[in-house]
Amino acid sequence: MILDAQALNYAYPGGIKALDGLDLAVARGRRLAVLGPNGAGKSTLLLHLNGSLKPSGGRVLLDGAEAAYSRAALADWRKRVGLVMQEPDDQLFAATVAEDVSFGPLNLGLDETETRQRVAEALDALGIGDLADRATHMLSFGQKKRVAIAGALAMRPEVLLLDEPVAGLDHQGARRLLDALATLSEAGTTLVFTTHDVDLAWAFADEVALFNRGRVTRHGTAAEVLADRAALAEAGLEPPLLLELGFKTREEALAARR
Ligand SMILES: Nc1ncnc2c1ncn2[C@@H]1O[C@H](COP(=O)(O)OP(=O)(O)OP(=O)(O)O)[C@@H](O)[C@H]1O
Repeated sequence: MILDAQALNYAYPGGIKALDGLDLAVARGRRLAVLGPNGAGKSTLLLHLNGSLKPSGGRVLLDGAEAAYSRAALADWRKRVGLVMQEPDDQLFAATVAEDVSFGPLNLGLDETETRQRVAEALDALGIGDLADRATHMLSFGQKKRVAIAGALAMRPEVLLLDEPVAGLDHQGARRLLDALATLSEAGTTLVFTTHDVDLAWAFADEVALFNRGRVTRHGTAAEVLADRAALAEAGLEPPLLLELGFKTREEALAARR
């Protein structure tokens, strides 16, 4: 397992319990959708999976070893596990796109030539090479979102954590982003993304973890979990549209769309 969260507990200051005995193992190379209703604790989980938050109980294993929270350990952890937050404005702070995406590699101590190469590669992977010299604050929401992902990519992480990656994007923007993520996944990057969109989970994930009230209530292949009406209903979710339309399996529905 590249990441293994065991019995995590976390309460925000003020006492709101966001994680409540959460267990979740992430296998290397998979595309895992963390699916649940608003306020279930999905974003809080991602913040634990890259060490941004420290659990009040339980532990996180990174590639089999218990994660530590020293400055050096956190720097290494964040190099291996990138996080893309829901709001790109929370993540972008440099004046131009290229400067923003350079920040991570320069912070890793890479020289300018290597940094430039990584920036070009990351922008290319997201199809935004033409935005390199643009001012970050002048970009559209969807462009900012892709710049934020490019920033995480430039670190060449083993795992990419994405909080609601396509929320707020139009159909074409979402499609382009998912294509870019699929390419990363094919190159071996492990993807963990949160969503409350069952159709997105069905179309894109290999595995689904259903999340409700601070814990994972069911985790399995996308086909198994998304066909489990009772487990979905318990998490306040409806089955995917194509299953509702009568296709018994994902394979059948995908074949009908070809
Ligand atoms: N910074 C914070 N301070 C206090 N409470 C918080 C904070 N962030 C989140 N919470 C609370 O913790 C709980 C879990 O929130 P979280 O954002 O992890 O859920 P989520 O599943 O990602 O929700 P959404 O789908 O709406 O993004 C909620 O009750 C939320 O109100």
